[in-house]
Amino acid sequence: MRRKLAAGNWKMNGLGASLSELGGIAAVATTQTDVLICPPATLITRAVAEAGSVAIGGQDCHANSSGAHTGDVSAEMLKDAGASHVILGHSERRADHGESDADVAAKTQAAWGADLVAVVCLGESLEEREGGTTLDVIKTQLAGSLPDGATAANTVIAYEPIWAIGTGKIPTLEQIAEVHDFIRAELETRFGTEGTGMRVLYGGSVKPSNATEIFATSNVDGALVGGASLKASDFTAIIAALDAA
Ligand SMILES: O=C(CO)COP(=O)(O)O
Repeated sequence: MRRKLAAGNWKMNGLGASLSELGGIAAVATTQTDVLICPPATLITRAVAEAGSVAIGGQDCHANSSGAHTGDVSAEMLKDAGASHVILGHSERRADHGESDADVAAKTQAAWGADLVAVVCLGESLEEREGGTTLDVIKTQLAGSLPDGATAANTVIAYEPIWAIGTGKIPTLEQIAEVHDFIRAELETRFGTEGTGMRVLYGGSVKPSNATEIFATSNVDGALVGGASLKASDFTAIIAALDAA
């Protein structure tokens, strides 16, 4: 049985005052669902102190563990700050920083080397969705972004259609199931039972109002939530929907 995971990606949002929202999230008792919040790197240490049983993660790491890379943060540094996870290959980083699948694979290797769980993001653009190439795109991203050695313990996959992020639009439940079933089959082909155990999250405009139906969808093991993870009342409602799923 895969444990469910509610993951929040705060992106470039959050000052010290935002930690009260994390406190509200940490106050909720869950039994079925693991909870992860990925605040900006500046807040990780303080977040860990507020987090209780909520895991804290980074939003990116460099592929090297140290060196002359101004402005970057390594996986070792995230670990040292108290993080247990790191989001890698988010579409905003692929777009803003030109990250390729090979870059994401190198970062994933670095995350594992620092004993972090890698949350590896995949997703098609609207053009690719409309052009009918979604599964090809996902297959290529998955193969290129995930090194050999991925296990159920060291890796989580997040399927985030780019056109659903921050737009209020989500794919149909059939479309979500098609992609998640496809990802599961690819993971099992490559990683065997580890692929069966790996969690596959859906991300893109997950809200309290659509969480229940999304979580009832085939091979959806949780969510990677942006905007709705910034408010404790929204995110705890999403956690409750997962707990009940
Ligand atoms: O990109 C996302 C999470 O990584 C999704 O963001 P939204 O939930 O704001 O659409």
